[in-house]
Amino acid sequence: MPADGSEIRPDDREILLDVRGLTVEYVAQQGSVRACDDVSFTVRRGEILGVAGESGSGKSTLITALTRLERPPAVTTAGEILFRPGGRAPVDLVGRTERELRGLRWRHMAVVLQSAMNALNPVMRLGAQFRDVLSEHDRTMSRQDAQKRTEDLLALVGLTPLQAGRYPHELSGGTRQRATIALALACGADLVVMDEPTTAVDVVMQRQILANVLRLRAQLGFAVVFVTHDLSLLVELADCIAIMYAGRIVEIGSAFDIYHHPKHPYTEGLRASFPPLREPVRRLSGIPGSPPDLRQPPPGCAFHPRCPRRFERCDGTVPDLRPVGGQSVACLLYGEGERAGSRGPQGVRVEADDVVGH
Ligand SMILES: Nc1ncnc2c1ncn2[C@@H]1O[C@H](COP(=O)(O)OP(=O)(O)OP(=O)(O)O)[C@@H](O)[C@H]1O
Repeated sequence: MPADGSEIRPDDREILLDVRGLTVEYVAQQGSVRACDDVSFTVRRGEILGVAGESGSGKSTLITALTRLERPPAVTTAGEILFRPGGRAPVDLVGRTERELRGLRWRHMAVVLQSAMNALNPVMRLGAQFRDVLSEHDRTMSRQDAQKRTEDLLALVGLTPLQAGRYPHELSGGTRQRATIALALACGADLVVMDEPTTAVDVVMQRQILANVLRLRAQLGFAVVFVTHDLSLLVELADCIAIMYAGRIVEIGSAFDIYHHPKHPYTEGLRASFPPLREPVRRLSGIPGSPPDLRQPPPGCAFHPRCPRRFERCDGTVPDLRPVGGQSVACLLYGEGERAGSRGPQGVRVEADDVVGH
């Protein structure tokens, strides 16, 4: 259950986002880097999916592919992103034109990226940007209503009317990021995609922002894909968590299971790397070594060179993601479901039943 105690049961809801076998490569003459490798998951309406992994695990690549903000040299080489805007029939976002995508952004899918400056117009005062976005979205909204709603939205993330009168460059990075989050929530999107949105703010503000996201999710019912390197933060926020390593999902399940009963040795290591937000601080051990260079990924399981529980077959077999208890895990410790050889498409679907279930 989320930290705010809300009783949302996402497993009762329709699937909003169904990602199947998504594969993204950075194409270069010297060879391609597969930064997102056969990634599959579902997000239901109103559900918060957290994606965690170290730097270089492919989180940002996944987010830019999902939102179709991907730019060369990144290329989606396989997979589907089935999205149901406003409860309509699913559309595959892969292959949509920029014009079609513009019709979906803000209204149905809002994005908060690491750098708030990208989302804000540098030559417009903050409040004016909110009013613009609101009246674009709802042409019947009066100026006074747009003004009131702007103030409410900014207040939600702790900003004052005085700050609404400023230009983005006059605000601190943290303030800009809070404004961007409020702007993303302004239009009532079905899905809000957030890439490390709280990295630039202090811990107190981080907690406030997370609480706001939870409260607004309960009020407005949007779903969230939230990317961060900090697993402890996700357990406060997410219903489900996907753990990425070297471009693949290595474990996915309910936030409770992933945090309290991690099965993949990488998830265990990641959990031991961050102080818990609510529990007493334990000794942090971290994960020795660093993520692989994806230009030359290790053979077999990409985590095996760093894995404290590796055994002889780990360097020759890529484990598939398969159900183990309440979650799905890609690790040979948990038996069959493996392929001999090196990295490549694995074609295993993570069904919603495998990933939901507090
Ligand atoms: N423009 C690029 N050209 C080639 N390879 C790239 C490019 N951008 C990213 N990569 C590679 O893709 C892999 C995944 O990078 P990505 O930024 O998606 O990871 P991340 O988990 O989001 O990391 P971070 O938290 O540091 O943003 C990395 O190994 C990186 O070297």
